[in-house]
Amino acid sequence: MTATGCRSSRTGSGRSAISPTPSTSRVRSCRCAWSYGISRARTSSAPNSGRSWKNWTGIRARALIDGATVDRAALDRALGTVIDPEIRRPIADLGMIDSVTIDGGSVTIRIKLTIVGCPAADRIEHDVREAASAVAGVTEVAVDVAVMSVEERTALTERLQGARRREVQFGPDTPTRIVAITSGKGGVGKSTITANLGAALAAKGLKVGIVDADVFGFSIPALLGVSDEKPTRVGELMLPPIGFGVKVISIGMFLPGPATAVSWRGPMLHRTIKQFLSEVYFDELDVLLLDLPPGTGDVAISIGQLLPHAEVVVVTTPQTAAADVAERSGIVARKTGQRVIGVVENMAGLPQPDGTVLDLFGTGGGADAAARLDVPLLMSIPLSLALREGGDAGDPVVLSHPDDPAARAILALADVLVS
Ligand SMILES: Nc1ncnc2c1ncn2[C@@H]1O[C@H](COP(=O)(O)OP(=O)(O)OP(=O)(O)O)[C@@H](O)[C@H]1O
Repeated sequence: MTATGCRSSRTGSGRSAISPTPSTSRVRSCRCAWSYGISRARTSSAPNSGRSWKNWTGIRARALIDGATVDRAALDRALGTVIDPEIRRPIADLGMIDSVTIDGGSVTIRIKLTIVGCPAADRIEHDVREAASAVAGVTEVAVDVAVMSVEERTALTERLQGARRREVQFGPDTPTRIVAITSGKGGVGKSTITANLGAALAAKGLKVGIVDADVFGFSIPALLGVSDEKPTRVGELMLPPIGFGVKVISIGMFLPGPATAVSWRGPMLHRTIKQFLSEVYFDELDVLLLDLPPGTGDVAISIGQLLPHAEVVVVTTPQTAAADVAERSGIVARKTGQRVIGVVENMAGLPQPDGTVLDLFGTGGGADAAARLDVPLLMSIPLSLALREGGDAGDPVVLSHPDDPAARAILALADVLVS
């Protein structure tokens, strides 16, 4: 996969599925790269003081005159709170704090970013400065920003992969709950439900990832407001963008624009899904959601082969004809060894202002499919303008309008899934 980072590298054997054209392989601009280079940003800071600059310089002078010095342990504790926003671990644990020098109240911290053009550079530098400034006795903070060497980056990625280094991250022994949202029928709301479910679970404090396995009809990035974001390449790993607390990977992040069509045969699709599951750094997840394409074709079979221990939720509309088709995805999932845990009926009756309900797509499809698959009907989600608008805006309705009937149903579905 050569997709990301200013220094992408080719890994693995065979043709990379997600580097379809040269233009798709650039993921991050080198914004903070050598313009940052090894930059030194020395600023005096008067944390939490609210004092004027004049007063502050006076205090600084006094501190130096008094020979006051900064407690190294306190400084380390403060720096230990700085989290890499992409990897989501303390930068100290990631080996990103190269050195710390204390001279009276003056502190110089040298940090090493993972890659040239690290998109999180500004945030990390800011957080380091803020953390150090808050330590008693610190009067001046300088942050030197450098970039890890290849060896350091390799050591980091190996540490991140750790013992879990294997072909597919979420093997049978994984503690991560894997739930594939599927339907034999198109347009029933799989992606909308997946994105909202992910946001709802993340809002509950769970660590959530979504693999957008709908390679031809990807829409998860837009639904979670990260359609302009790209994964960051760190050595052999890719750090997925995060939308509403959910780590997201989608083929859409590797294409020049949303109007680009993907038209691949089965082996290419399989390689793509496999790369998503092996090269994207999700870290420990509580829940991994997979948004499957409609139908029972290549991707469904690949997911079945790669993650035979995944649980499957079948989505249908209340329409009987739709339920018949939707049900087939459950049958195929079972053939690959996956467990169908239930049916979700979407686009159920639309509540009207006069209190009546408009059953635009009929009734009973969800219950029918559930009965035929011999699984519970987990939830019935009504038609909702707010849900559709939230999808279009990349703003999940479960967070923006949690009282909307569809949002309430999806939040309840999240409860059912984690219970
Ligand atoms: N409960 C709902 N109320 C109103 N609109 C909805 C609802 N659920 C989904 N939609 C809308 O229906 C359309 C199809 O939804 P979505 O793309 O999530 O379906 P899908 O099953 O993932 O489609 P595909 O088969 O193409 O992958 C979208 O415009 C979405 O906003």
